[in-house]
Amino acid sequence: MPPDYSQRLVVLAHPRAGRGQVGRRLPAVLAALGPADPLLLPATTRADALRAVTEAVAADARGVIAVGGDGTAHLALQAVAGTRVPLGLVPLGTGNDLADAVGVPADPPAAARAILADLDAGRTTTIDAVRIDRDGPERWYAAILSVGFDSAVNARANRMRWPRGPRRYDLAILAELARLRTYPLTLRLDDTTVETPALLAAVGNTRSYGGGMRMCPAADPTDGLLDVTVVEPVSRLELIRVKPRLYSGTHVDHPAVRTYRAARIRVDAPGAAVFADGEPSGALPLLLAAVPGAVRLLGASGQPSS
Ligand SMILES: Nc1ncnc2c1ncn2[C@@H]1O[C@H](COP(=O)(O)OP(=O)(O)OP(=O)(O)O)[C@@H](O)[C@H]1O
Repeated sequence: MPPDYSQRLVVLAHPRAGRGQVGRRLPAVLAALGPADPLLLPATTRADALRAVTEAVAADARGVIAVGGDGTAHLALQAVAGTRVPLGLVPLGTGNDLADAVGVPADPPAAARAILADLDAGRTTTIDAVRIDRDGPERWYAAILSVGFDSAVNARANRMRWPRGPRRYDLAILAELARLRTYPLTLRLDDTTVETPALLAAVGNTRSYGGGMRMCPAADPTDGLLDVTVVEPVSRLELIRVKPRLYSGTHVDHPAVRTYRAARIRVDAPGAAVFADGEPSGALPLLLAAVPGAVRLLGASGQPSS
């Protein structure tokens, strides 16, 4: 028998996330949420966690608090998107791009206090989420879906056992640069079609991924639209030169970078890997739909604070 989740504030957390930061700081976060009597979801695997958070939402929980990074937020999103159960984020992952983009305080105790303040006031802030339409269970993402080079790097880094930390990504980038591929990209953007060779494409509800890379710098999670960034073929050297510009978002001024905006997008790029919110996301083609106001947030303004 699952616990009685009705009207409880449930907390989703993976102690090992954020290089162990979640485990170390979870007691303080739970203490900060104390007045709302939080209930930590019993789960040690991702499948258990998804089951528990889905049960909690079905039982009309008062809210779901994702303590961790974009991966934990993505897991919680699968349960709360399209429901009235609100989501709070306490940023403690290695990447907290969603929390950053929707104005969650960067300091975890401050994020917990903002959640409590919204609970007390009976207030939520809505943002859009993206429904991935395909066969099988409904899937959602809230930040960025990426196709091509960046996802190949992500997939390779996930396969590597060594080294740990950001060095793993550096090595994965080098390995993928060595076998850089151009994909035949087809985008159906509402009523227009774009066909182009591309190194990568990103479809963003919010602006950044990978810990602050503003791949879709103008994405607004409250406009009902998705921002698309496409990088057309450039040399390896040029790709390395442009990468630092991702942190300011000025890469979009590069002649090989194109941007688009649409509410419904069909994306296909045979052979390309796909990740959404930093998690592997199946095979192309995919249909993506911005769903306005699909998520109610606690402790967030809905817009970046910087
Ligand atoms: N209770 C849980 N038990 C097992 N797994 C969980 C639980 N809660 C969340 N997860 C998973 O743990 C992962 C944590 O990723 P998250 O991005 O939050 O932290 P991170 O340390 O920044 O990420 P990464 O490990 O990818 O660097 C996610 O894949 C999420 O699905």
